[in-house]
Amino acid sequence: MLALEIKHLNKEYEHFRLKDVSFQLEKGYIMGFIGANGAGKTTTIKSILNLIRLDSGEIRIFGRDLKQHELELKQVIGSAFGDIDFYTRSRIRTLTNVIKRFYHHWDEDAYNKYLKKFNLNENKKIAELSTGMKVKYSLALALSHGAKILILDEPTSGLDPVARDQLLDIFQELVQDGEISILFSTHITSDLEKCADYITYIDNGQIINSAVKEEFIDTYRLVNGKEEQLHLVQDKLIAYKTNSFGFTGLIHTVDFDPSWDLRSALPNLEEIMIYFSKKESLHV
Ligand SMILES: Nc1ncnc2c1ncn2[C@@H]1O[C@H](COP(=O)(O)OP(=O)(O)OP(=O)(O)O)[C@@H](O)[C@H]1O
Repeated sequence: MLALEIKHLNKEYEHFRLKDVSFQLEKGYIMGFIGANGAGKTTTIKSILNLIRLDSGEIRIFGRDLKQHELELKQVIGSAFGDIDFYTRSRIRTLTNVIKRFYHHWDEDAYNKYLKKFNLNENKKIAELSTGMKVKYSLALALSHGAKILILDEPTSGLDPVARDQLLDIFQELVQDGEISILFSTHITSDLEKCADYITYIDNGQIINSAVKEEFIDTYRLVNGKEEQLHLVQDKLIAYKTNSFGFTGLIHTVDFDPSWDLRSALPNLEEIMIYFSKKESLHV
């Protein structure tokens, strides 16, 4: 079953356009939504949460149209924004008492369980929480109102490596029984190496690729060759760099011909992002 289905989203700002964004997430899995600064991650996520008005497109959650069933679907959506500061002078207890009234299936026992698990003290003011604690508080709220899909915008940004690792472990634990699905955006590729089942890559408002992580990486090869070999492959490369030893370039696996006398290797996610951003600068 699909937890999330995004079809042909379009949104135009003065200097930016989300172009025909489509992808889907199977129930019970984690999808990393990756892209450089300004690529359109937050705009897409805000669309999924119905926080911005789209020019066109369709969003379905557990098979139901978000526009038609917004109120019911909001009960099963949990969200967290890495850098948001809300009601900073309120204590956790006060804020929770306001928020929980919006949810039909609020589970106080689950809430207390997550406060304990995440080491959150209800007497603390929001302003006193570290970035990681704020994300954990958002997760505790989401899980206590029975959220089945978590839409998280850069939840790991601003976290130190230990806090980040802890949060990624929590994500993996949450999807274990197959009931919860997670979409989280990031530009930290090591987050994805660790815990994403699927990767969706957005570049300049367009989805470049969306697939199971291993398939995603396997779509590309890094090739190395001598400078005089560059002309053989140059027009097939997504982008390339030259140095005193020759060149290194990124190519679609389908375009790679093993009979070429070139070394090839699987790229990592960071290399894929770097070469795609180089491609953009080649075209400006
Ligand atoms: N309300 C708005 N009005 C006009 N332009 C906007 C608005 N919101 C976002 N943009 C522009 O849309 C583009 C995409 O922004 P978005 O926040 O979706 O990117 P992002 O991938 O989340 O980036 P980052 O990693 O830096 O958070 C940017 O160029 C941004 O300036």
